[in-house]
Amino acid sequence: MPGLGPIGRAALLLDFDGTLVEIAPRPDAVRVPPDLPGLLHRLSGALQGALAIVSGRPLRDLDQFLPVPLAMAGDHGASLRPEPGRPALDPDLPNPPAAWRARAAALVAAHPGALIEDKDHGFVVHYRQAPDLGPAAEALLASLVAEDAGAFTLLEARMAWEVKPRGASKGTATAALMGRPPFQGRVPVFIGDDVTDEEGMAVARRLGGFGFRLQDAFGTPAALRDWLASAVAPPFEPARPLATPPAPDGAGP
Ligand SMILES: O=P(O)(O)OC[C@H]1O[C@H](O[C@H]2O[C@H](CO)[C@@H](O)[C@H](O)[C@H]2O)[C@H](O)[C@@H](O)[C@@H]1O
Repeated sequence: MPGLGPIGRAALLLDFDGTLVEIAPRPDAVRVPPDLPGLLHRLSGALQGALAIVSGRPLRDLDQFLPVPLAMAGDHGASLRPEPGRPALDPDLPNPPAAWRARAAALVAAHPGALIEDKDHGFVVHYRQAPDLGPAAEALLASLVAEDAGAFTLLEARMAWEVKPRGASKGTATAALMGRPPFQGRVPVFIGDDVTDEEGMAVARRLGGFGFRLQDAFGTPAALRDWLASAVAPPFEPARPLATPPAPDGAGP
């Protein structure tokens, strides 16, 4: 593998939605460019495994979208799989009361286009297709979380509000990954697009690395993908094989 230039000593911590792939109308409608899984796998190999997807998605979604062995942190840090192929380290986190989800479901049912996404330790109300629901969703979920504010928190995402346990975040996931091989000793580079990524960026900076907001540093997910591809592209055109082998002296046509 040729040298990776300035990112050769990095540990890459990459957000998924809105960063590696463009935002879609619904969580299940994202389009993963066909060459993205292979690109991430090659890049991970070039970084000796020090590349992780750090996402709000459950690991099962990420495995479906990116079916290659990669380190991952899912559910905003609530599920951590530092080594691909090994079981995830699931911290002991609470589940919100079923009644909270039922209240949210009733609100969503009254707003066509809105939807609930279930997570292992929480749930999300998406209002991208029902924009008027935003303030009411925030108010309801904030009032539910206030019933047990020691254990749960409300997270704002892009056109969505998420109820999640307080104990995990992209910041805790970044710190946990950077504390173990193959990430340990490398320079953390966190790239994300959303407020949910800010804790990850802050921890990366605190550890002597970088936190990049996609919109400022790259512009679009496509531009980030191009940059990642250029990092593992061969630096030179490979020598072209000769079309016909040179003829031995005196034996040519
Ligand atoms: O941490 P991420 O990988 O950025 O995940 C954050 C949330 O992304 C998903 O929702 C967002 O993307 C959807 C698909 O583009 C979009 O329809 C929605 O409006 C966005 O909020 C995902 O569904 C959530 O579970 C993630 O937490």
